[in-house]
Amino acid sequence: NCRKTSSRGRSVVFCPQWDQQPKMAGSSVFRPGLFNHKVAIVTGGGTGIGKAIAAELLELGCNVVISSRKAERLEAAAQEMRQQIPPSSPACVIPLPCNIRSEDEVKGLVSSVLQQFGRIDFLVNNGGGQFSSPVEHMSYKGWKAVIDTNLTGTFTCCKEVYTAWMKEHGGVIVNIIADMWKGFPGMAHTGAARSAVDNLTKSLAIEWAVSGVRVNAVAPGTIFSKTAMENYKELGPNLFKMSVPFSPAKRLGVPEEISSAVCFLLSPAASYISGATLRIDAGQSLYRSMWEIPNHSAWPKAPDGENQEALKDLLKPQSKL
Ligand SMILES: CCC/C=C/C(=O)SCCNC(=O)CCNC(=O)[C@H](O)C(C)(C)COP(=O)([O-])OP(=O)([O-])OC[C@H]1O[C@@H](n2cnc3c(N)ncnc32)[C@H](O)[C@@H]1OP(=O)([O-])[O-]
Ligand SMILES: NC(=O)C1=CN([C@@H]2O[C@H](COP(=O)(O)OP(=O)(O)OC[C@H]3O[C@@H](n4cnc5c(N)ncnc54)[C@H](OP(=O)(O)O)[C@@H]3O)[C@@H](O)[C@H]2O)C=CC1
Repeated sequence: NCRKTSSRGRSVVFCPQWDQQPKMAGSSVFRPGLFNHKVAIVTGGGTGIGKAIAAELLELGCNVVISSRKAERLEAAAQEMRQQIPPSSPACVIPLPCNIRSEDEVKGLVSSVLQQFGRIDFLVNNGGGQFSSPVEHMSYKGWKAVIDTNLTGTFTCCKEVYTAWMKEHGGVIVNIIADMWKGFPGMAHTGAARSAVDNLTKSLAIEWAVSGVRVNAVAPGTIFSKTAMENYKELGPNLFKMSVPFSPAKRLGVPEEISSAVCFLLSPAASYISGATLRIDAGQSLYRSMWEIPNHSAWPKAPDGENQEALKDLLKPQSKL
């Protein structure tokens, strides 16, 4: 019983569950049926953040296509999500394998979705990732794999969905990026790619406004899921554990804390929002960097002068200043 009418006679989007804390996995704060008969593509929709987005969209009545490279894992995720769909819901979930690094595969994905559903209302560009490495040890191939996935893959998905459907019919796109606001030392390839997607989001919001297409981005902080952790192999557990103190929340986020924001941006409640990037990071991007700089004396010397002399005095062990 989530339908309410506001004082101006409008049917409101949000549910009374707002005041029930906390939001549970699989319990959207939005009105059930909000996305009935809509169609969404969620790349990387079989794991972690993408799986939570797909599950919440399904709960809201949306037909969801989950897509990524590993067909078996996608199929298993779709089976699991089907168990959660109430019999009365018009929603369905289908897995369609696609490597977003291949333009042909993305074209194939978009045309299959249009063949099966006849429309694409939402695109969530979530598929992607990176490995951890300082730039000096990064190979050209490794750099290119990350740029091709996160930047070019996002470009290709946006362009294909737009030209094949949204240009004529409108729609909403959400790009998942990352906390790269202070650079991304240790993962510079993904920092560069996500920063570029932040900018691409703004360009598309303007170029495609004429078609009624809204384009926004979501920049998560450190979000724990088993699959995200496993990507970093033996480094994974420590990487996520040592991230905790860098969050002002003093805990990591979980995928269900990203999915509600994505659903909001896709919903009519966000009808005047385009070209925006929403940071969902408990303030992490405003706080400390994880990159440690050891003490060193490699920096160029400051110019000589009275200020430099005073500074030297200040830093003397017995300084009286
Ligand atoms: C905690 C922080 C916040 C968390 C943020 C998250 O996003 S969590 C979510 C995290 N989830 C994800 O990130 C999920 C998705 N991520 C991925 O699929 C991969 O990370 C990918 C994007 C690099 C693609 O990889 P792929 O195998 O499909 O691509 P490929 O076969 O075409 O060539 C790859 C080339 O890249 C290089 N290289 C690769 N790994 C390493 C490494 N560990 N070490 C060094 N280098 C590495 C290597 O050069 C390799 O070529 P080689 O030497 O083999 O000839
Ligand atoms: N977890 C975190 O802390 C953060 C995550 N992010 C980003 O959020 C997104 C989701 O990550 P998360 O859920 O945490 O981690 P996961 O590793 O669980 O998800 C990554 C997903 O992307 C898919 N994917 C990777 N490469 C491709 C490709 N070439 N084509 C299609 N799909 C692909 C993977 O599926 P498959 O292997 O089957 O292709 C997988 O489903 C990623 O872009 C990630 O980088 C951003 C900031 C922080």
